[in-house]
Amino acid sequence: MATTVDKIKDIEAEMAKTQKNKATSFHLGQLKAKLAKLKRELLTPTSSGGGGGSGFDVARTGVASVGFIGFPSVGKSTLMSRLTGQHSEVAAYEFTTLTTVPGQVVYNGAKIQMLDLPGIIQGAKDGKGRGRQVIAVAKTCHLIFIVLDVNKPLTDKKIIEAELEVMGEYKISSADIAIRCDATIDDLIDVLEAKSRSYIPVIYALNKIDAISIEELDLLYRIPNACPISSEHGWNVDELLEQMWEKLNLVRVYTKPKGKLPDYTQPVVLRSTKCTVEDFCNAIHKTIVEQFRQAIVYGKSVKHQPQRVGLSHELADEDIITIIKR
Ligand SMILES: Nc1nc2c(ncn2[C@@H]2O[C@H](COP(=O)(O)OP(=O)(O)OP(=O)(O)O)[C@@H](O)[C@H]2O)c(=O)[nH]1
Ligand SMILES: [K+]
Ligand SMILES: [Mg+2]
Repeated sequence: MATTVDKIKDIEAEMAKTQKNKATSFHLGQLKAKLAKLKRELLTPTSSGGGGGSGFDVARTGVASVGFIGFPSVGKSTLMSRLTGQHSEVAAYEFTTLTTVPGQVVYNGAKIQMLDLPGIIQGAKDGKGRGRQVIAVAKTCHLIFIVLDVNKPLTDKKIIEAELEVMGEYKISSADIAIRCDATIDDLIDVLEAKSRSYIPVIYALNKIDAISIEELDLLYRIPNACPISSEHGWNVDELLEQMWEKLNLVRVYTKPKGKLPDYTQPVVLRSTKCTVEDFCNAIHKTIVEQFRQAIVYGKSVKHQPQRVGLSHELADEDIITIIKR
């Protein structure tokens, strides 16, 4: 059965290809009415209907993911297209985006997944709109861009924070657990601990600065963890990416084959919570650990340059490593 989201997409497609003229105006009017009804359905989902969670789970790629959260029409999809080149529908009406739209940015050699999400409204955490699904996806991200429209009062920021606050207080009393890899008890505990902490860094992307004065812009620069941008014009998105990189706290490791120069073009990128020599080996191929004898490391993680280390040694950003096999 077609979900509400499917039906909406169909109607939107039909409206897009219907020419606007006197003969079609009645038909277009009917389509518009249908669209409005379906969108209302989405906003007040029943237990069975409302389109379910279709399209919310997307395949995860890259070393980290960044979710876009904000009220409708603040410019999330415009930002997505600007950063990734991945087309995500943009329009002046609310709830243009109805599902998760994934895209990718390669920054400093790291593949980072961007997830454009539907707009949330007040009451999202209680299930209003697609709020629950959106927040559920956001919780799986390593960083959140809270996108705000600078033409709207910053009280919006408070409302969104209140909606997201539940994420931090989220506790697991009982859960269905699906394990999709060879997991040890330690891995499981790590996952559950990370879940219950649910601490996710945030950057406020203050969008549409093309529509304000320089004096107003000066004020925006004082907001902590914020980055004023114009998605439409591409203004200051470099700074947003720089801030993203800092918050993600990723570790680039360059491989140096024995007797050769390091390969600076393709770092192995690790998360700072999983950056031991063993994690590095596993990121290349899981059989490497079995043949591992020692590693020779240059860089910030070692006192002596170079230094011989074992599997448990923690690597630092921009380290250079040579693996010696048995
Ligand atoms: N002036 C200005 N308008 C912008 C900017 N970014 C986006 N817009 C406009 O804002 C409107 C909404 O943009 P979208 O990207 O669809 O917003 P969204 O947050 O994805 O909206 P939903 O998917 O409906 O939640 C469109 O008319 C855009 O052209 C910007 O930097 N400056
Ligand atoms: K929109
Ligand atoms: Mg959108």
